[in-house]
Amino acid sequence: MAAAGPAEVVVVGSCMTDLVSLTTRLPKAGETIHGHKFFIGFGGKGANQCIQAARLGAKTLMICKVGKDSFGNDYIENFKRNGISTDFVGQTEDAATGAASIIVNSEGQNVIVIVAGANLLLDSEDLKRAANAICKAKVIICQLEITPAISLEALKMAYSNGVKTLFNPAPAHAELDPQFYTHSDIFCCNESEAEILTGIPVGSPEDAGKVGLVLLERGCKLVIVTLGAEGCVMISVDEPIPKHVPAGKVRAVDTTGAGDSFVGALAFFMACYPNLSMEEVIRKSNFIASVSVQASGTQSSYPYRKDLPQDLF
Ligand SMILES: Nc1ncnc2c1ncn2[C@@H]1O[C@H](COP(=O)(O)OP(=O)(O)OP(=O)(O)O)[C@@H](O)[C@H]1O
Ligand SMILES: [K+]
Repeated sequence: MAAAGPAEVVVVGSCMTDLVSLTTRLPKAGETIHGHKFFIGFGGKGANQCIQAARLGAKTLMICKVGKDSFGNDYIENFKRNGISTDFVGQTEDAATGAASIIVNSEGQNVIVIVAGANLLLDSEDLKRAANAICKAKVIICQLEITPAISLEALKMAYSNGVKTLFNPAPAHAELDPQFYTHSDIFCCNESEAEILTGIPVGSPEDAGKVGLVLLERGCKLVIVTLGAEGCVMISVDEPIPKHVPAGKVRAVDTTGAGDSFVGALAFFMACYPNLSMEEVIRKSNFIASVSVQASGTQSSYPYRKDLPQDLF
Protein backbone atom coordinates (compact mmCIF):
# COMPACT_ATOMS: atom_id res chain seq x y z
CA MET A 1 0.00 0.00 0.00
CA ALA A 2 1.08 3.58 -0.64
CA ALA A 3 2.66 5.49 2.24
CA ALA A 4 1.02 8.53 3.88
CA GLY A 5 1.57 12.08 2.56
CA PRO A 6 0.53 13.75 -0.67
CA ALA A 7 0.71 11.85 -3.97
CA GLU A 8 3.76 12.63 -6.10
CA VAL A 9 2.07 11.79 -9.40
CA VAL A 10 -1.59 12.71 -9.94
CA VAL A 11 -3.37 11.53 -13.08
CA VAL A 12 -6.62 13.10 -14.28
CA GLY A 13 -7.94 10.82 -16.99
CA SER A 14 -9.73 7.79 -18.31
CA CYS A 15 -10.44 4.19 -17.30
CA MET A 16 -11.69 1.70 -19.88
CA THR A 17 -12.48 -1.98 -19.69
CA ASP A 18 -11.15 -3.73 -22.78
CA LEU A 19 -13.40 -6.58 -23.98
CA VAL A 20 -11.26 -8.46 -26.47
CA SER A 21 -12.40 -11.24 -28.83
CA LEU A 22 -9.93 -13.10 -31.04
CA THR A 23 -11.35 -14.41 -34.33
CA THR A 24 -9.96 -15.75 -37.60
CA ARG A 25 -11.58 -12.89 -39.54
CA LEU A 26 -13.59 -9.74 -38.83
CA PRO A 27 -17.42 -10.08 -39.11
CA LYS A 28 -19.33 -8.28 -41.88
CA ALA A 29 -22.31 -6.03 -41.06
CA GLY A 30 -25.18 -8.15 -39.73
CA GLU A 31 -23.05 -11.28 -39.46
CA THR A 32 -22.45 -13.42 -36.36
CA ILE A 33 -19.20 -15.35 -36.21
CA HIS A 34 -17.47 -17.45 -33.56
CA GLY A 35 -14.21 -16.37 -32.04
CA HIS A 36 -11.71 -18.67 -30.34
CA LYS A 37 -10.69 -16.61 -27.32
CA PHE A 38 -12.10 -13.84 -25.13
CA PHE A 39 -10.43 -11.83 -22.37
CA ILE A 40 -11.02 -8.69 -20.34
CA GLY A 41 -8.21 -6.18 -19.80
CA PHE A 42 -7.81 -2.96 -17.85
CA GLY A 43 -7.12 0.01 -20.13
CA GLY A 44 -7.74 3.69 -20.71
CA LYS A 45 -4.79 6.02 -21.24
CA GLY A 46 -5.02 7.81 -17.91
CA ALA A 47 -5.23 4.63 -15.87
CA ASN A 48 -2.45 2.96 -17.88
CA GLN A 49 -0.07 5.85 -17.24
CA CYS A 50 -0.95 5.89 -13.54
CA ILE A 51 -0.35 2.13 -13.24
CA GLN A 52 3.09 2.40 -14.84
CA ALA A 53 4.13 5.30 -12.56
CA ALA A 54 2.90 3.35 -9.51
CA ARG A 55 4.72 0.13 -10.48
CA LEU A 56 7.98 2.09 -10.68
CA GLY A 57 7.44 3.29 -7.12
CA ALA A 58 5.78 6.73 -7.31
CA LYS A 59 3.09 7.59 -4.79
CA THR A 60 0.16 7.97 -7.16
CA LEU A 61 -3.43 9.16 -7.13
CA MET A 62 -6.05 8.77 -9.85
CA ILE A 63 -8.84 11.28 -10.48
CA CYS A 64 -11.43 9.65 -12.73
CA LYS A 65 -15.00 8.40 -12.96
CA VAL A 66 -16.29 4.86 -13.45
CA GLY A 67 -19.82 3.44 -13.44
CA LYS A 68 -21.60 1.94 -10.43
CA ASP A 69 -21.30 -1.45 -12.08
CA SER A 70 -19.13 -4.55 -11.87
CA PHE A 71 -16.52 -3.17 -14.29
CA GLY A 72 -16.25 -0.05 -12.15
CA ASN A 73 -15.87 -2.11 -8.96
CA ASP A 74 -13.20 -4.26 -10.61
CA TYR A 75 -11.32 -1.19 -11.81
CA ILE A 76 -11.20 0.26 -8.31
CA GLU A 77 -9.81 -3.06 -7.05
CA ASN A 78 -7.20 -2.94 -9.83
CA PHE A 79 -6.05 0.51 -8.67
CA LYS A 80 -5.85 -0.67 -5.07
CA ARG A 81 -3.83 -3.78 -6.00
CA ASN A 82 -1.33 -1.42 -7.65
CA GLY A 83 -1.08 0.82 -4.57
CA ILE A 84 -2.88 3.77 -6.22
CA SER A 85 -5.02 6.09 -4.09
CA THR A 86 -8.68 5.82 -5.10
CA ASP A 87 -9.94 8.65 -2.85
CA PHE A 88 -10.98 10.57 -5.98
CA VAL A 89 -12.25 7.72 -8.15
CA GLY A 90 -15.96 8.54 -8.45
CA GLN A 91 -18.71 6.04 -9.26
CA THR A 92 -21.78 7.26 -11.14
CA GLU A 93 -25.17 5.65 -11.77
CA ASP A 94 -25.67 7.84 -14.84
CA ALA A 95 -23.35 6.01 -17.24
CA ALA A 96 -21.50 2.72 -17.55
CA THR A 97 -17.77 2.33 -16.95
CA GLY A 98 -15.89 3.22 -20.15
CA ALA A 99 -15.55 0.19 -22.40
CA ALA A 100 -13.64 -0.73 -25.54
CA SER A 101 -15.07 -3.67 -27.50
CA ILE A 102 -12.20 -5.01 -29.57
CA ILE A 103 -12.15 -7.73 -32.24
CA VAL A 104 -8.75 -8.88 -33.48
CA ASN A 105 -8.35 -11.25 -36.45
CA SER A 106 -5.48 -13.67 -37.04
CA GLU A 107 -3.61 -11.08 -39.13
CA GLY A 108 -3.63 -8.74 -36.15
CA GLN A 109 -6.11 -6.33 -37.79
CA ASN A 110 -8.76 -5.02 -35.45
CA VAL A 111 -12.05 -3.19 -35.17
CA ILE A 112 -12.69 -1.25 -31.99
CA VAL A 113 -15.75 0.50 -30.55
CA ILE A 114 -15.07 2.78 -27.58
CA VAL A 115 -17.90 4.00 -25.37
CA ALA A 116 -16.33 6.55 -23.04
CA GLY A 117 -19.39 6.45 -20.74
CA ALA A 118 -18.59 7.53 -17.17
CA ASN A 119 -15.27 9.09 -18.28
CA LEU A 120 -17.21 11.96 -19.86
CA LEU A 121 -19.02 12.67 -16.58
CA LEU A 122 -15.83 13.63 -14.71
CA ASP A 123 -16.55 17.32 -14.05
CA SER A 124 -15.35 20.56 -12.46
CA GLU A 125 -16.87 19.61 -9.10
CA ASP A 126 -14.75 16.45 -9.06
CA LEU A 127 -11.62 18.52 -9.74
CA LYS A 128 -12.50 21.03 -7.01
CA ARG A 129 -12.90 18.21 -4.49
CA ALA A 130 -9.41 16.97 -5.44
CA ALA A 131 -7.84 20.45 -5.61
CA ASN A 132 -5.62 19.89 -2.59
CA ALA A 133 -4.14 16.70 -4.06
CA ILE A 134 -3.63 18.36 -7.46
CA CYS A 135 -1.86 21.38 -5.98
CA LYS A 136 0.45 19.29 -3.76
CA ALA A 137 1.57 16.88 -6.50
CA LYS A 138 5.02 16.98 -8.05
CA VAL A 139 3.72 16.03 -11.51
CA ILE A 140 0.21 15.94 -13.01
CA ILE A 141 -0.60 13.97 -16.18
CA CYS A 142 -3.60 14.70 -18.44
CA GLN A 143 -4.77 13.27 -21.80
CA LEU A 144 -7.85 13.70 -24.02
CA GLU A 145 -9.98 10.62 -23.27
CA ILE A 146 -12.14 12.65 -20.87
CA THR A 147 -13.93 15.93 -21.67
CA PRO A 148 -11.08 18.14 -23.00
CA ALA A 149 -12.27 21.19 -21.01
CA ILE A 150 -11.84 19.17 -17.80
CA SER A 151 -8.31 18.11 -18.78
CA LEU A 152 -7.48 21.75 -19.45
CA GLU A 153 -8.98 22.89 -16.15
CA ALA A 154 -6.86 20.33 -14.29
CA LEU A 155 -3.71 21.39 -16.13
CA LYS A 156 -4.38 25.03 -15.29
CA MET A 157 -5.00 24.28 -11.60
CA ALA A 158 -1.70 22.42 -11.42
CA TYR A 159 0.27 24.90 -13.54
CA SER A 160 -0.78 27.91 -11.49
CA ASN A 161 0.40 26.10 -8.34
CA GLY A 162 3.84 25.28 -9.70
CA VAL A 163 3.07 21.58 -10.27
CA LYS A 164 4.90 20.19 -13.33
CA THR A 165 2.36 19.50 -16.06
CA LEU A 166 2.77 16.57 -18.44
CA PHE A 167 0.21 16.61 -21.24
CA ASN A 168 -0.33 13.73 -23.67
CA PRO A 169 -2.71 14.93 -26.46
CA ALA A 170 -4.20 11.50 -27.10
CA PRO A 171 -6.41 10.78 -28.91
CA ALA A 172 -5.43 13.84 -30.96
CA HIS A 173 -7.91 16.62 -31.82
CA ALA A 174 -6.93 18.83 -34.77
CA GLU A 175 -8.55 21.87 -33.13
CA LEU A 176 -6.81 21.68 -29.77
CA ASP A 177 -7.49 24.65 -27.47
CA PRO A 178 -4.26 26.72 -27.68
CA GLN A 179 -4.14 26.92 -23.88
CA PHE A 180 -3.09 23.26 -23.80
CA TYR A 181 0.25 24.35 -25.27
CA THR A 182 0.80 27.27 -22.93
CA HIS A 183 0.00 25.16 -19.85
CA SER A 184 2.21 22.16 -20.72
CA ASP A 185 5.64 21.95 -19.13
CA ILE A 186 6.08 18.70 -21.06
CA PHE A 187 4.03 18.02 -24.19
CA CYS A 188 4.43 14.38 -25.24
CA CYS A 189 2.85 13.03 -28.45
CA ASN A 190 3.41 10.16 -30.88
CA GLU A 191 3.95 10.41 -34.65
CA SER A 192 0.28 10.36 -35.67
CA GLU A 193 -0.75 12.86 -33.00
CA ALA A 194 2.12 15.11 -34.11
CA GLU A 195 0.82 15.05 -37.68
CA ILE A 196 -2.80 15.76 -36.70
CA LEU A 197 -1.71 18.73 -34.57
CA THR A 198 0.79 20.30 -36.99
CA GLY A 199 0.04 18.88 -40.45
CA ILE A 200 3.67 17.67 -40.64
CA PRO A 201 3.88 13.94 -41.47
CA VAL A 202 6.45 12.31 -39.16
CA GLY A 203 8.61 9.52 -40.55
CA SER A 204 12.01 10.40 -39.13
CA PRO A 205 13.73 12.14 -36.22
CA GLU A 206 14.22 15.17 -38.50
CA ASP A 207 10.46 15.46 -39.08
CA ALA A 208 9.88 15.09 -35.33
CA GLY A 209 12.30 17.97 -34.74
CA LYS A 210 10.23 20.16 -37.09
CA VAL A 211 7.08 19.29 -35.16
CA GLY A 212 8.86 20.12 -31.92
CA LEU A 213 9.80 23.59 -33.16
CA VAL A 214 6.19 24.31 -34.18
CA LEU A 215 4.89 23.19 -30.78
CA LEU A 216 7.48 25.32 -28.95
CA GLU A 217 6.23 28.29 -30.93
CA ARG A 218 2.72 27.49 -29.71
CA GLY A 219 3.93 27.84 -26.12
CA CYS A 220 5.09 24.40 -24.87
CA LYS A 221 8.20 24.44 -22.66
CA LEU A 222 9.50 21.03 -23.72
CA VAL A 223 8.20 18.75 -26.47
CA ILE A 224 8.76 15.00 -26.83
CA VAL A 225 7.71 13.18 -30.01
CA THR A 226 7.84 9.40 -29.57
CA LEU A 227 8.95 7.34 -32.57
CA GLY A 228 8.25 3.71 -31.62
CA ALA A 229 11.38 1.56 -32.01
CA GLU A 230 13.36 4.73 -32.83
CA GLY A 231 12.84 6.13 -29.32
CA CYS A 232 11.99 9.81 -29.39
CA VAL A 233 13.02 13.37 -30.14
CA MET A 234 13.09 16.10 -27.50
CA ILE A 235 13.34 19.84 -27.87
CA SER A 236 12.91 22.60 -25.31
CA VAL A 237 12.79 26.35 -24.90
CA ASP A 238 16.13 26.12 -23.07
CA GLU A 239 17.72 23.92 -25.77
CA PRO A 240 15.85 24.64 -29.02
CA ILE A 241 17.92 22.16 -31.07
CA PRO A 242 16.12 18.81 -31.55
CA LYS A 243 17.85 15.87 -29.88
CA HIS A 244 17.19 12.26 -30.87
CA VAL A 245 17.17 9.92 -27.87
CA PRO A 246 17.18 6.38 -29.34
CA ALA A 247 15.57 3.36 -27.65
CA GLY A 248 17.54 0.13 -27.16
CA LYS A 249 17.08 -2.68 -29.71
CA VAL A 250 14.64 -5.28 -28.39
CA ARG A 251 12.47 -8.09 -29.83
CA ALA A 252 9.01 -6.51 -29.77
CA VAL A 253 6.13 -8.96 -29.30
CA ASP A 254 3.27 -6.48 -28.66
CA THR A 255 3.69 -2.71 -28.72
CA THR A 256 0.16 -2.04 -27.39
CA GLY A 257 0.33 0.45 -24.54
CA ALA A 258 3.98 1.42 -25.09
CA GLY A 259 3.13 5.11 -25.33
CA ASP A 260 1.34 5.05 -21.96
CA SER A 261 4.18 3.11 -20.33
CA PHE A 262 6.56 5.82 -21.59
CA VAL A 263 4.40 8.68 -20.25
CA GLY A 264 3.94 6.98 -16.86
CA ALA A 265 7.68 6.42 -16.59
CA LEU A 266 8.41 10.04 -17.51
CA ALA A 267 6.14 11.22 -14.68
CA PHE A 268 7.77 8.82 -12.21
CA PHE A 269 11.32 9.94 -12.97
CA MET A 270 10.40 13.65 -13.05
CA ALA A 271 8.59 13.39 -9.70
CA CYS A 272 11.00 11.12 -7.83
CA TYR A 273 14.36 12.18 -9.37
CA PRO A 274 13.94 15.93 -9.90
CA ASN A 275 17.70 16.44 -10.29
CA LEU A 276 18.03 14.21 -13.36
CA SER A 277 18.37 16.00 -16.72
CA MET A 278 15.36 15.59 -19.02
CA GLU A 279 17.57 13.71 -21.47
CA GLU A 280 18.37 11.16 -18.77
CA VAL A 281 14.68 10.98 -17.74
CA ILE A 282 13.78 10.27 -21.38
CA ARG A 283 16.54 7.66 -21.79
CA LYS A 284 15.28 5.78 -18.73
CA SER A 285 11.64 6.09 -19.90
CA ASN A 286 12.60 4.68 -23.31
CA PHE A 287 14.06 1.72 -21.47
CA ILE A 288 10.90 1.13 -19.40
CA ALA A 289 8.64 1.37 -22.48
CA SER A 290 10.95 -0.97 -24.40
CA VAL A 291 10.45 -3.56 -21.64
CA SER A 292 6.65 -3.22 -22.09
CA VAL A 293 6.84 -4.08 -25.80
CA GLN A 294 8.45 -7.42 -24.94
CA ALA A 295 5.26 -8.69 -23.23
CA SER A 296 1.66 -8.93 -24.45
CA GLY A 297 -1.27 -6.78 -23.43
CA THR A 298 -1.27 -3.29 -21.98
CA GLN A 299 -1.08 -3.05 -18.17
CA SER A 300 -0.15 -6.73 -18.06
CA SER A 301 3.10 -5.82 -19.85
CA TYR A 302 4.13 -2.94 -17.57
CA PRO A 303 7.22 -3.76 -15.48
CA TYR A 304 7.51 -3.44 -11.70
CA ARG A 305 10.49 -1.77 -10.09
CA LYS A 306 11.61 -5.04 -8.46
CA ASP A 307 11.95 -6.71 -11.87
CA LEU A 308 14.07 -3.96 -13.47
CA PRO A 309 17.85 -3.34 -13.40
CA GLN A 310 18.40 -1.49 -10.13
CA ASP A 311 20.83 1.03 -11.67
CA LEU A 312 17.74 2.68 -13.22
CA PHE A 313 16.79 3.95 -9.75
N1 LIG B 1 9.77 -1.72 -31.06
C1 LIG B 1 10.20 -0.99 -30.01
N2 LIG B 1 11.43 -1.20 -29.49
C2 LIG B 1 11.87 -0.49 -28.44
N3 LIG B 1 11.15 0.49 -27.85
C3 LIG B 1 9.92 0.74 -28.31
C4 LIG B 1 9.37 0.02 -29.42
N4 LIG B 1 8.14 0.50 -29.65
C5 LIG B 1 7.91 1.47 -28.73
N5 LIG B 1 8.98 1.63 -27.93
C6 LIG B 1 9.13 2.57 -26.81
O1 LIG B 1 7.84 3.08 -26.49
C7 LIG B 1 7.78 4.50 -26.71
C8 LIG B 1 6.42 4.87 -27.24
O2 LIG B 1 6.20 4.15 -28.44
P1 LIG B 1 5.30 4.75 -29.64
O3 LIG B 1 5.94 5.96 -30.18
O4 LIG B 1 5.03 3.62 -30.55
O5 LIG B 1 4.00 5.21 -28.83
P2 LIG B 1 2.45 5.05 -29.23
O6 LIG B 1 2.33 5.15 -30.72
O7 LIG B 1 1.71 6.01 -28.40
O8 LIG B 1 2.24 3.56 -28.76
P3 LIG B 1 0.90 2.74 -28.58
O9 LIG B 1 -0.18 3.48 -29.29
O10 LIG B 1 1.25 1.40 -29.17
O11 LIG B 1 0.73 2.69 -27.10
C9 LIG B 1 8.93 4.80 -27.65
O12 LIG B 1 9.36 6.13 -27.52
C10 LIG B 1 9.97 3.78 -27.17
O13 LIG B 1 10.59 4.26 -26.00
K1 LIG C 1 2.77 -4.51 -24.55
